[in-house]
Amino acid sequence: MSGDDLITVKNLHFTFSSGRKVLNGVNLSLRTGERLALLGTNGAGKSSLLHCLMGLVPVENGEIAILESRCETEAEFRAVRGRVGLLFQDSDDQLFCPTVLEDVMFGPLNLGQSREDARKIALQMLSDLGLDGFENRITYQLSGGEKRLVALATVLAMSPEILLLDEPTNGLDADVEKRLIEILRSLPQAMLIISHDRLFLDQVATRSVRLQDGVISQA
Ligand SMILES: Nc1ncnc2c1ncn2[C@@H]1O[C@H](COP(=O)(O)OP(=O)(O)OP(=O)(O)O)[C@@H](O)[C@H]1O
Repeated sequence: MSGDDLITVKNLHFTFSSGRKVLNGVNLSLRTGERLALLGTNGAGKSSLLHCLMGLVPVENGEIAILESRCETEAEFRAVRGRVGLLFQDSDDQLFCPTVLEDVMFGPLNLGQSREDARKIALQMLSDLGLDGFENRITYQLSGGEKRLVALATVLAMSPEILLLDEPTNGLDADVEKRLIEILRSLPQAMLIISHDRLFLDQVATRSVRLQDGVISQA
């Protein structure tokens, strides 16, 4: 692991309990300041790889190091999980509170902020994402694109040091996508981005890799 590596993955293997093997010796590093595109066909295992990096599924073998900490046990993953923000592919996996404000406040509260500070952070984040006035909206009634942005707000409100974004532009119209591109380009965090949207990646990614047949190659 070099000093610039925020995430290092070595020879990672992952098989679902059904017996379906999706990662077959993945090697990957995410370095400071880069926005790395993770390409691959439907079902290649991209989301599964992000879930492995968050310790959400048990890997078979291989090494994961995040922010210079080796992650193998649940306790080791728990220690870094708050410093890594995962935008799930499906916004409904991210949003579980009745209102938008509660959803965006949830992370900061969980990280120990006071209610007043969590509210301020959440309102600022909603404003940054062009969601002024959304705070009292009922989350489950939002449109798909609105949910995508609120889900991103819940992730960014925690000020993670690394972002793992699973198809962030899904459901966004052209104007909102353009705003998202500007936002992502302005953020200092390194990010690993899964997307099938080549135009989006052309403007955001600084490097690309491809997951195919369970291994990573340069794209
Ligand atoms: N719980 C599960 N049990 C067994 N197989 C699964 C499970 N979840 C996903 N899979 C399969 O594992 C493979 C990898 O899924 P994954 O969601 O990681 O792919 P992906 O590269 O993110 O695909 P996409 O681009 O379509 O989102 C797929 O073939 C999927 O059907």
